[in-house]
Amino acid sequence: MNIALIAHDKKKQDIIEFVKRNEEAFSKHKLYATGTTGKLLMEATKLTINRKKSGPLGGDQEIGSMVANGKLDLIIFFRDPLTAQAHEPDITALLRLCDLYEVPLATNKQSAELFLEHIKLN
Ligand SMILES: O=C(CO)COP(=O)(O)O
Repeated sequence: MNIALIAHDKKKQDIIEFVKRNEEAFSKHKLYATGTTGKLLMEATKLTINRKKSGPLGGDQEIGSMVANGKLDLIIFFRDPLTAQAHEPDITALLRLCDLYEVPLATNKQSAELFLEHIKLN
């Protein structure tokens, strides 16, 4: 599967912990990420991740373009619901495209855990 990993700043530690704990499962898939998330994940694991631009600099839009072109099967996006983001319109656009193209989108840890259990079984 082609999987995108994204996390807002206050959720970065959560996604690092989540991906490290499931590193073996993730290693079987092609991974993409927004810039800073991808950098931190590659530093924390042995995974190879195709990094896009940082979210505020257009990374969410790049991921959205992949969704629109049928290039992603799953997105794990640990959002921070308590902090306003300068690039909120880009984030909203990405979520909209996931709904439009019916790409599975986990926006919190528990949803991501469920998705991952499914992936491990397949
Ligand atoms: O802002 C983001 C998602 O909206 C994430 O971007 P970074 O991974 O570059 O921090």
